[in-house]
Amino acid sequence: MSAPAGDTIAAIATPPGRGGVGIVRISGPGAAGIARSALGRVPEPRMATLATFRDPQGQPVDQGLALFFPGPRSYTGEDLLEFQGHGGPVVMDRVLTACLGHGCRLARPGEFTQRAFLNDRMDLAQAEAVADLIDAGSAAAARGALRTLEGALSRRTEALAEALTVLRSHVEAALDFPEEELDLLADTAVGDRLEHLREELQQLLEGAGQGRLLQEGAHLVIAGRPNAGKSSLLNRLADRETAIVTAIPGTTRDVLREHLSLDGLPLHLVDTAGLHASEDPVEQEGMRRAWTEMERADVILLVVDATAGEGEAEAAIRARLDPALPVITLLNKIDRLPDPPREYGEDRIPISALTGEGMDRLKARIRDLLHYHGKEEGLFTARRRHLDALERMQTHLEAARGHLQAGVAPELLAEELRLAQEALGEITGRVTNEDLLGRIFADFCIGK
Ligand SMILES: Nc1nc2c(ncn2[C@@H]2O[C@H](COP(=O)(O)OP(=O)(O)OP(=O)(O)O)[C@@H](O)[C@H]2O)c(=O)[nH]1
Ligand SMILES: [K+]
Ligand SMILES: [Mg+2]
Repeated sequence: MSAPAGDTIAAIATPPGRGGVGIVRISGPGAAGIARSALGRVPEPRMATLATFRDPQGQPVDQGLALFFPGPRSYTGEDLLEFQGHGGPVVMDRVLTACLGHGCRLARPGEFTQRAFLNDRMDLAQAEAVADLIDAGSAAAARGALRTLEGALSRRTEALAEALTVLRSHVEAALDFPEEELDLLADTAVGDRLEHLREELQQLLEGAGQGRLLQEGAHLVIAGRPNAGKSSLLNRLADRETAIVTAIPGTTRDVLREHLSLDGLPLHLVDTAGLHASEDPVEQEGMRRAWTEMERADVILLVVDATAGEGEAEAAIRARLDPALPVITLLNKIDRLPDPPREYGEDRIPISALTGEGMDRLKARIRDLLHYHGKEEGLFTARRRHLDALERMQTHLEAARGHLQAGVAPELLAEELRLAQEALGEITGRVTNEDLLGRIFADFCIGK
């Protein structure tokens, strides 16, 4: 895929506000011309050059370092000019306005990276990793995103694509030479290759699943009856007094969020309104929101007041939950029990949000459930989109396997393999469409 001969774009690449340095980036065929008019000359390629930046009337706007990267060996693959000036919002704004006057337009969010993708400087998974690195919620997530940027996901995807191409060429040969068809399909090489491919895919799916968790973080929703101690648990896990805690049932009405890191894994912890039968419209709305959160949770922390025990309220909550959703039941307030339970099941943990007892066990269980063991070596970030593509590929490989086992209709087998390849191609962007690109790059910040 090659980029259309684009126009020239400019943006402030540094965050808004005051800072020691502010950077304006310019990319496109007009970058060298803008350097000539604004700086008086095109800086030596890749050499930091002290320069005065002037507006189209020749008035100085700022003084700083200019860098010029001729295409295609630049971030975007086009001629790229970077001006590092004084990082004040007014100065930066004036530099940008001057750029526009010299003949370019404002860049859209992610447009520099989009050009890098269109000019084959990086594939789509790597382009997404740029945004994920910027947005990383923990050090582990940042390291994972860097690995993806360096090609950890792309290389494995390409290896899979190559194996699939070889398999397809075997099957397509069978279609081209029908007289040898039965032989080729009966050939164990096709079956063996397909098996091997399924195994490799399974491994990549597992890696990508962990990667998605690392990138997005896991959603843990705290639910339970009023006064069970949900907000106390949120405060305890977050290690700060985020939520209001009182002895009055119905204290929490809105959804409250805390972000924390569990050995490098980003967690989104959500506190919700107590669930019970209520006619109060405010409480009803709170409960509706609680259920919305619970429906998109990765794990539910069901808090039970151990001094009252589990009852109908909890049974009603359990009945409404997706049976596939992991639930950890937390028997809270054990500090108030004269004889606190010593036995516990892995998904039934006695705790005290007040004293902090049981928190280590709870954290260990969360790590287990999420298959995360704090060992992020080799982990790379991935997105839901990548997992979707891999899952679709898996469906097509299963269908292909069915056709192969049935031993008839090699066309159907070939078609499933073609669809599998198409799904896989979406990850690196070999197969793509405007819609998808628009959605991906719109999430970027301006200037990247
Ligand atoms: N002794 C003891 N009291 C607790 C514990 N956890 C919570 N409490 C008390 O229980 C009461 C309710 O706690 P909250 O954290 O507000 O309970 P909640 O589930 O968020 O309540 P709602 O938001 O009203 O549904 C407060 O008085 C807390 O101090 C605990 O582990 N031990
Ligand atoms: K309360
Ligand atoms: Mg509460």
